Amino acid sequence: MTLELFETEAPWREPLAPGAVVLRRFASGRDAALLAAVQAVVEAAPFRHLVTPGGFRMQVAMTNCGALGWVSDRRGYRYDAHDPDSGRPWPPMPAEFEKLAADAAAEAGFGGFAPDACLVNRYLPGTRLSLHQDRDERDHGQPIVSVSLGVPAMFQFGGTRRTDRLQRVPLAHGDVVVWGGPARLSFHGVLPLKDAQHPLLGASRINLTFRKAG
Ligand SMILES: O=C(O)CCC(=O)C(=O)O
Ligand SMILES: [Fe+2]
Repeated sequence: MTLELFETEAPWREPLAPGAVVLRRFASGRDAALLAAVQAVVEAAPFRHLVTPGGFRMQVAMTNCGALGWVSDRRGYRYDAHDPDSGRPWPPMPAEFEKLAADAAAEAGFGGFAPDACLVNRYLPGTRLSLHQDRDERDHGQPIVSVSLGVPAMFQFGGTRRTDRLQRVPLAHGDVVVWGGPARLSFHGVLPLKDAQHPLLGASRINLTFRKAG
């Protein structure tokens, strides 16, 4: 398969569970605009490694945009309107982020999704994200929309109990995972990032996770 053919491939969907679907390559055609917007966000609110309530430094580097941002420190996990590093509000959610998140949610059957928080995650070779639920949002009736850019990663997706069987889902540049409804509190994580190169992002992977937090 030539690169050209690959890039013009139409998106397709892969159901993961009731309420959860992978929208393959859904964001591919918007990658340049998304990455330019990521860069602007990171200039205003640089990546940092948060500390867990237990005192561990997270491997994934994070920042946020939107009205609310997800933060973690010794006091716990929460959403905050301000970047604790600068004291300023998080940078606004770029219009192309909002549009992509709403379009992907609608494609997955969740119309009217209007995220107020976007967590931007950066993975480098070896970076992993341990199994967790996204549960700090007020309304679990709203889905999670998660966009993968750069180097491919192995996503783990389970059920609502930590011990439920995990599916291994390879995620490539442009893939979007949406989970909501009965899948909203599914456990998920990311296995250590393999060494690889992506033409736009080098050895790194960027993940944008959209939530309606407030
Ligand atoms: O990087 C990913 O694919 C998942 C990120 C995630 O689960 C989160 O930000 O809560
Ligand atoms: Fe998550």
